[in-house]
Amino acid sequence: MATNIPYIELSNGVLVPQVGLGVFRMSDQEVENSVKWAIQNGYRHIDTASFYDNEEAVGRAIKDSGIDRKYLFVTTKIWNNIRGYDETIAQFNKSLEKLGLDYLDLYLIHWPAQGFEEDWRAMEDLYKAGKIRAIGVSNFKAHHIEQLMKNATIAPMVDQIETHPYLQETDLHEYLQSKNIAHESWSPLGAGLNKVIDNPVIKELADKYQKSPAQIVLRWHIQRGEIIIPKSTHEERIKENIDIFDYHFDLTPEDMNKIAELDSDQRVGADPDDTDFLDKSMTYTNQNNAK
Ligand SMILES: NC(=O)c1ccc[n+]([C@@H]2O[C@H](COP(=O)([O-])OP(=O)(O)OC[C@H]3O[C@@H](n4cnc5c(N)ncnc54)[C@H](O)[C@@H]3O)[C@@H](O)[C@H]2O)c1
Ligand SMILES: OCCc1c[nH]c2ccccc12
Repeated sequence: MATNIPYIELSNGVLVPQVGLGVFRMSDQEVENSVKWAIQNGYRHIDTASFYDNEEAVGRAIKDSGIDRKYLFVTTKIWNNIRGYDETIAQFNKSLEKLGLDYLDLYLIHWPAQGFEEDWRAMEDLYKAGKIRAIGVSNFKAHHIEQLMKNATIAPMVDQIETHPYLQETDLHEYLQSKNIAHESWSPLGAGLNKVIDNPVIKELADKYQKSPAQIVLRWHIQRGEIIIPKSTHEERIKENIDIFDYHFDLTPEDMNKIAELDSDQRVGADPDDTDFLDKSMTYTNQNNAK
């Protein structure tokens, strides 16, 4: 079993287990199995979203795990069709009820869709009322954060953005560091679509360190100080993805640089400035998780 998972300390002192399990595009049955295996193998952090339509399954799996709630870190997100203060509060309460929880560890605005300033005001109030331990954003570029901060009284503690060796977001990473906002990486493995883990440089490093290509990529994120939420529905891979903290497993600065050279501006998801995507997402019903 994986032990000694490090934590990242957020600007408000909250500790986030540096590896969590992402559950995008998982059926309820997959969620229940995967979350169970994850918790059995040392995960204490789960990343879902109202858009993933599986918060109830996450809630059931948490309950069935028998782990004391206070040892778990649970994130969910508000979708782009929610607009305004009251709607945000209502959506938060709905998510909490589906998850079967009485507080959240982290609540994120999923995308920088127009009107996010009002959603943020509601999130600040939920945070101040003690219903959320940390609040943040997702898919925000520096200019979105600057816009948010014009009216905000609390700065986001986390920005969850697409990051992997083919999309390293180095400038945004430095911006987030300068603002003391934790960088959380979605699709940390490149989502299996764009062959990040088949890259010859990654494979060569896997041979050198006697680890899998996925473990090399995940370790690279960890050494950049990011929080990661790799997804898998297979018990062996779930175990593998957190087994990256052996004391001798440390990529050298030269090997970190070899991975840095793979940066090639290739996205899995939408560009957060793509207003077309954001407009369409307002009416998007999640067909992947249709029940
Ligand atoms: N905030 C956002 O907009 C946003 C967007 C996408 C994903 N996310 C979050 O990030 C999580 C992870 O992202 P993701 O699921 O898109 O991509 P990922 O990079 O975690 O890749 C997952 C895929 O990689 C493969 N894989 C996993 N472990 C492996 C291993 N050890 N060896 C070989 N292949 C392996 C599998 O095919 C799996 O489906 C999501 O589940 C979700 O929680 C957030
Ligand atoms: O968190 C997942 C957000 C999302 C919605 N639609 C998508 C399409 C591609 C990648 C991510 C997303």
